[in-house]
Amino acid sequence: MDILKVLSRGTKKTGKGNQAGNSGVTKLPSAGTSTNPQLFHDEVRGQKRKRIGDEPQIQAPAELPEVDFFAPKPEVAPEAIPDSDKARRAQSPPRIAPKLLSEDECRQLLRSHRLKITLLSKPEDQSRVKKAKKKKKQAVVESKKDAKKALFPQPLNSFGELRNAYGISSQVAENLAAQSYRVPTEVQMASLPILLRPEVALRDEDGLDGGVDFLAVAPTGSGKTISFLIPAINNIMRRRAGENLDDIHELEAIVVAPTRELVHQIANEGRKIAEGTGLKIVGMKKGMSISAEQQELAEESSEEEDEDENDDASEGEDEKEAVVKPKSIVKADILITTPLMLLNFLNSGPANTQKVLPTVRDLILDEADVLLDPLFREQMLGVWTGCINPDLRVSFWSATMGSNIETIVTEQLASRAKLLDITPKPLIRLVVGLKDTAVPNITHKLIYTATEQGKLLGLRQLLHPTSSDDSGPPLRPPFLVFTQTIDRATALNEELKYDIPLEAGGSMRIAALHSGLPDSARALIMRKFRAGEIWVLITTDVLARGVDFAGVNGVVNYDVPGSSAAYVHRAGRTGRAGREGGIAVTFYTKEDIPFVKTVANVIAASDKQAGKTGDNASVKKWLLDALPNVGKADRKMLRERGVEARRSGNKAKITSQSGYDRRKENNRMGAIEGSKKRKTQQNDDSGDDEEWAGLD
Ligand SMILES: Nc1ncnc2c1ncn2[C@@H]1O[C@H](COP(=O)(O)OP(=O)(O)OP(=O)(O)O)[C@@H](O)[C@H]1O
Repeated sequence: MDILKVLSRGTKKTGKGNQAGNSGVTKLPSAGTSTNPQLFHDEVRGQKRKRIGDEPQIQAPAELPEVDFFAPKPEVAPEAIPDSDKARRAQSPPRIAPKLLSEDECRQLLRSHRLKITLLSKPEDQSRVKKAKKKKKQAVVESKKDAKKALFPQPLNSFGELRNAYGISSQVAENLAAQSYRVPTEVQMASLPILLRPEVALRDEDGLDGGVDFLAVAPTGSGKTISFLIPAINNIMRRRAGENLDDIHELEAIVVAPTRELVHQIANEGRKIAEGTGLKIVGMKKGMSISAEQQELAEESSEEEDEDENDDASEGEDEKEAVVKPKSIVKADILITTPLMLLNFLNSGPANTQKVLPTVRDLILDEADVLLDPLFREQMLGVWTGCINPDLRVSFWSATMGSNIETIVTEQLASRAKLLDITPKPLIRLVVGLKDTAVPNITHKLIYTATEQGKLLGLRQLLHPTSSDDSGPPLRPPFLVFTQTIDRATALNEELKYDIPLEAGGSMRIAALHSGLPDSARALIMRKFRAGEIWVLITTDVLARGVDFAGVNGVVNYDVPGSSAAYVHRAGRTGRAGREGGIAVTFYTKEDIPFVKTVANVIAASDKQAGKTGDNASVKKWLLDALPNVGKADRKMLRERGVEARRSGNKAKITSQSGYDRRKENNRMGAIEGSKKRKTQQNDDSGDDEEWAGLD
């Protein structure tokens, strides 16, 4: 069944030759139209340069292939590559020496893409701090002056430069080309040169040969995943150049992500980029055993894991692993894992021992702010401590990064260097855009309803918009609905599951995904949502971060998110890779008013970045002024326990009718629709124009 065809019925009156809602459909993320994945393209001084895509050096194909964003991406079987090709790819064909830009040109280009790169600390700072003990103040002032220096590295103008200037393997370059990406996104422009060859990207800086530690803050859906995967893959290949990669598997890189869905997704992305290279990318599973060294602990470990504390708490809810006995050793070059799964493995040996990972040279924290949040911090630091290689490079990635996270990172890097008696690597920070708490490329709607019942009504209206609705563009499935707790997700699913008419698929079109479900059920729901079989996916914050559904048209915050970061990540599930037409709807009730300003501020910041002001603004100035500021204590409570925390009694219940009544009503409406359809078909043979008007 053509999902867009079915879903575009019944929402707008059709005119002859004008398919229902077609004009809107072409702009929707699910329509698969290509847009510029670069979010910022301000003019370079003295030149007219609106879109980087207009530049001659970027070779955009005349026409992009039609993309079905819900279909699984085509996989190239390694055996499909002829042996002669494999041999060719293993050798490095001669490269054309790249023309490097002057510092001034770099500065202009980076600014036009709103890229800010800063050297946060460099090795000398460490020795200066030591000297500071003697010469005290003066040295401290000096070291602070030098730290936080603005850098202007060579930007990556085209993916072709990865091969020519930064020496990525021809196989990786081909795999990347197979993804049909036209131009690098901003985060890729700035991070790939620095992570692949810092000595080329920043040729005027010393001490970069051993690589850098890296902290990147870039919008949701801006392509951070390949920004860390390409260097991780390529660095392994470079180190092992000339060896027969098919037989050697030594764990050299670890990517840590907060949820299993994200682990699975990153592993899949990695496999596409590493196809045919011989590298093995493995997603960690419960009870899996990887190659590690056993070390005796000096003292007995003090604390046991406290796992189930955050059953319903948003982003932490995924981490409820049981310690399972390890099985046979799985060979991997790159491991993708949640922090607790890996930590459980590291702690799984005999008492007073700890496993360590001496071969790991790249540690990547995806969604770093949540991994270093108190919820995951112990687990994450446990994994980090297990990576004892002195050459370890650590990178931190997220769309949101509070200044407290930066402090934790700096402190951890310094204390690790002290512990291992090594010189720390330079720490470089990249920020894309002006503000991290914004999602500028989508439409935001803040909808007030007096009661909880009103929210339900509002959501039903989104599911079944009528032509008389004047609330702006309708939200077309597929979309995600976020609730604050598992109970509320389940209750909402129960409430809505008979809302879609049988002829359109009925209850199988709506599902709930949360951490209370077994892995297999979660994986099945994810597959069905990606395949377009599920249209409305009700979930908790377990899907708020990182998960990439390219064709999701919108996000509904049924419950107000607990922080501005949570709003950014939830809303960022739509409008991926610069796609237009995504909508984020947030319902709030009277009870939510004391807490909603955080969301309103993000919307206002997004409007500002998108240039929407006055009447075009999604949140009007009077509302912004009228909403009370969220107090510090409320913010903390909201973040920790979510919306439920401030409510008395059991508010998880979301219902207006019993399941039996809803099913009965649904069948009755289905029968009426069926009889209407039969009648229309008798009168008019053009049954194709039948509209699904919903069940208002
Ligand atoms: N250069 C590019 N051109 C077009 N699409 C791209 C490009 N790079 C990545 N993408 C696509 O953009 C989408 C989003 O990428 P990705 O998941 O890496 O975003 P992200 O920055 O990690 O987002 P989040 O912060 O939500 O985790 C993916 O579907 C990816 O395939």
